[in-house]
Amino acid sequence: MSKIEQVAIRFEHVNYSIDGKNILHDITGDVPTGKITTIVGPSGTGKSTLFRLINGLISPNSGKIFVLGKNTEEYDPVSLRKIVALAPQSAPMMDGTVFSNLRLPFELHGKTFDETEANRLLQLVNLDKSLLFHDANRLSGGERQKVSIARTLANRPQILLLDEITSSLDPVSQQEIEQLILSVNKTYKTTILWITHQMDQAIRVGDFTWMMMDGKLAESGKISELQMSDNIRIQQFVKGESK
Ligand SMILES: Nc1ncnc2c1ncn2[C@@H]1O[C@H](COP(=O)(O)OP(=O)(O)OP(=O)(O)O)[C@@H](O)[C@H]1O
Repeated sequence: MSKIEQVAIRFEHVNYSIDGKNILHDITGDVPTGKITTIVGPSGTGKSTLFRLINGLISPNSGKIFVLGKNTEEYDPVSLRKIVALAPQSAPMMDGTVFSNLRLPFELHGKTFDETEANRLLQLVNLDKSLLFHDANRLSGGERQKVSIARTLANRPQILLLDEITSSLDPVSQQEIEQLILSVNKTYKTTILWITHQMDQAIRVGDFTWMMMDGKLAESGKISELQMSDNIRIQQFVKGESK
């Protein structure tokens, strides 16, 4: 990958530590534009920390991260988060209706929001219009996750960070969310970075995969390439033999 426009996110020798504990070690790698890259690896290996670095919630101790060719340190946080949206596992909802939850990102960016826009977002995530004035905290897990995704799509981000968004869902909702994300990727050419604990999901949805181990980017490439890795731990992880 040589052309800069083909790279949505670039990590250059990124190190991150907190309270004297090294969390990420010398991460160097490119996330290609318009593709789905999954991030897999054992628990506590720094996957969510990567996301917090990308959207500027924390800064690297050394090294650089570029989003659309510009160093994250040079963005103001609001513009960065307009380009990069994060959907967390818990799909947190504010007290209030689905409508007021969907309005949040518009308020944040000083934009007007009406029912037409709200319905556009609901349609995008295959939720029925009748839910618009329901209490957001009374929705099912799958519905809440769809509202959360709709909210992240409100500002038409170029990059979507998904942190284990289906791990607490039943298989049907999980499949619906996967289809939804694949369709967002296809329709809007959104670059997607997707942390998942499920190897089968990474195989289904990912164009590329980053394998994180012990705070390092142990390997990256197509799943088929990872399956051929010389590293026995990576092989075992890809085959689902270790967690
Ligand atoms: N603010 C913090 N203070 C102290 N330690 C932290 C902090 N944030 C993360 N860590 C530690 O950094 C390591 C990596 O955490 P991170 O959440 O990025 O891992 P992960 O790969 O996303 O884990 P999981 O798959 O369990 O969600 C963990 O050991 C965690 O305890």
